[in-house]
Amino acid sequence: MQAISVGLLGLGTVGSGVVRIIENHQDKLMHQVGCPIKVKKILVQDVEKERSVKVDPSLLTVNPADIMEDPEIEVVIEVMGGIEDTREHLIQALRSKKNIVTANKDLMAVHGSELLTVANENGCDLFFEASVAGGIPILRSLVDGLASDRITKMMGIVNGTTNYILTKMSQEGLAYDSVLKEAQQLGYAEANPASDVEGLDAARKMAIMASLGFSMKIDLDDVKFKGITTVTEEDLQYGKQLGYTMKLLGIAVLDGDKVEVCVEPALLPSTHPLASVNNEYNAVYVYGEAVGETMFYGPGAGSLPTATAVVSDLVGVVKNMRLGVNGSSFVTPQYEKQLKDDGEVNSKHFLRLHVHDEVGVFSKITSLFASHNVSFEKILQMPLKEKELAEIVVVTHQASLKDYQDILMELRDLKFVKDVKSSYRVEGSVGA
Ligand SMILES: NC(=O)C1=CN([C@@H]2O[C@H](COP(=O)(O)OP(=O)(O)OC[C@H]3O[C@@H](n4cnc5c(N)ncnc54)[C@H](OP(=O)(O)O)[C@@H]3O)[C@@H](O)[C@H]2O)C=CC1
Ligand SMILES: N[C@@H](CC=O)C(=O)O
Repeated sequence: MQAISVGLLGLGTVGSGVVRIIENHQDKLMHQVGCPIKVKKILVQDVEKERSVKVDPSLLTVNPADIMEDPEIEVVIEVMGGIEDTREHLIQALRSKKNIVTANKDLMAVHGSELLTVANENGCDLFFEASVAGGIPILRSLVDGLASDRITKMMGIVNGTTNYILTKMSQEGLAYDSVLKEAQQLGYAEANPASDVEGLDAARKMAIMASLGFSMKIDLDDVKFKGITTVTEEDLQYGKQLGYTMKLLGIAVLDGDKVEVCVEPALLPSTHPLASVNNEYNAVYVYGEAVGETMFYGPGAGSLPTATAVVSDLVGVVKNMRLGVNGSSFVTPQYEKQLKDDGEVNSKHFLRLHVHDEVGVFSKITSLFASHNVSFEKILQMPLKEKELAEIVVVTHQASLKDYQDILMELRDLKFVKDVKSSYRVEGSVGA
C-alpha cells in the first residue's frame, strides 16, 4: 500500500507536534485513511537548529522547491507562519495540484478567499481548522455540524496568550510583563506577541470564523479590534467587585442582514460559562436560531492541541483524495455583508472615572447619561486617597455605541471630570 507523502513547511511549536502525532498515531491514521502517511520533506530556516522532536536530518531543507517541485508530495502542511511569501508558496503548491493544510490565520484572514478560489480551480483541498481556537474543532462545527442552522451570534475567547495573561493577572495578581514572557516560553504566543496582546490575532480568527459562520466575506478590515495592553489591575479588581470577569472577547453578531464583528477586552458576569475559561484555554459560544446556545471549549494554543487540528485536517484531505473529491464544506460566501454602524451596535458599558469630589457631581453625571437615554445598572462611588478626588465606577444598561461615545466625549469636557480611567463593553447573554 503506497504511503501518502507530506511536505511540512515549518518545524517549530506546531510543526513538531504534527511530526509527533503522525508518528505516534500512525496506526490510528492508517485505519482512518487506509494507507501510511509519511513526512517526506520539512522546510525550515536553519537545518542545524536543535529540535524538540527527533527527525532524520536528511528530511530538513531550506529550499521550498524541494517540496513544491516534488511530484510525489501530494499534501503540503503549512505551519511556518508569515503572509506574503507563504501565500506565494501555497499558490505554487496548489497550482502543482498539492492539497494544503494550514494553521496560519494571519494568511487566511487576508488571503483566504483568494487561496480557496485557487484551490477550487485546481481541484485541491485547502483546510485551516487549526487557524481558529487551536485544538477546538470550531470551523468544522460551524460549517458541517451547524450547517442546517442560521447562526446569529458567536462570542468567544479565541486567543490563548491573552487569556493566559488575564487569568494570571486576575487570579494570582501577577504582573503583565512576566506572564507574557511565560506565555511565550510555553509556545502560546505568536513570533511577534504584539499581535496577541493588541488583539490582531483574535481579530484574524474572528474574520475567519464570522466568514464561515455567517457565510459572508468578512475581511480583517471589517473587524474593529482592541487588545489588553491598557487593562490595569484596578480594572480587573473593580470588575470583580461588581461581579464581572475580564476576557478578551471576539464578538460577531448578525442582526437581520447587518453584521458586527469586533475584538475587545470585555466584562462578563462571573457566572457566565465563558468567565470560567482560564489560562490558554479557548471557548466559543455559538447561537443558532434553531439549536439555541452551544459552547465549544478546549486548548486554544500549544504544540499538540494545535497539531491535532492540523493532522485531523490531513485525514480529511486524504479521505477526499481517496474519494476523488475536494473542497468539502468550505463553500463560497452566500450573502453580501452589510456592516452595522455605531448607532446599531448595542451593549452595556463599564466606565471608571476620577472626578473632583464636589457636591452634586454624581447627579450631574447621571443627568448627562439620562440626556442620551442611558441609565445605570450598577454604581460604585468612593473617595480616593488623593485629596478631593473620588472614584466613580458605573455599569450602564444597554446603550448604543454612538450614544455612549457621545457621552464619553461630553464627559471629557466637564471641568469636574479629572480622568476617564477606563471603559469596557459588558457582555451577557448570547442569543439576545
Ligand atoms: N503556537 C501555537 O499555539 C499556534 C500557532 N498557530 C500558527 O501556526 C503557525 C506556526 O506557529 P508556531 O509553530 O508557533 O511557530 P514557530 O515560530 O514555533 O515555528 C515556525 C517554524 O517555521 C519555520 N520557518 C519560519 N519561517 C520560515 C521561512 N521563511 N522559511 C522556512 N522555514 C520557516 C521555522 O524554522 P526554524 O525552526 O529553522 O526557525 C520554524 O520551524 C503560525 O502560522 C501560527 O500563527 C496556530 C495555532 C496555534
Ligand atoms: N498565539 C495564539 C496561538 C494560537 O492561535 C494564541 O495565543 O491563541
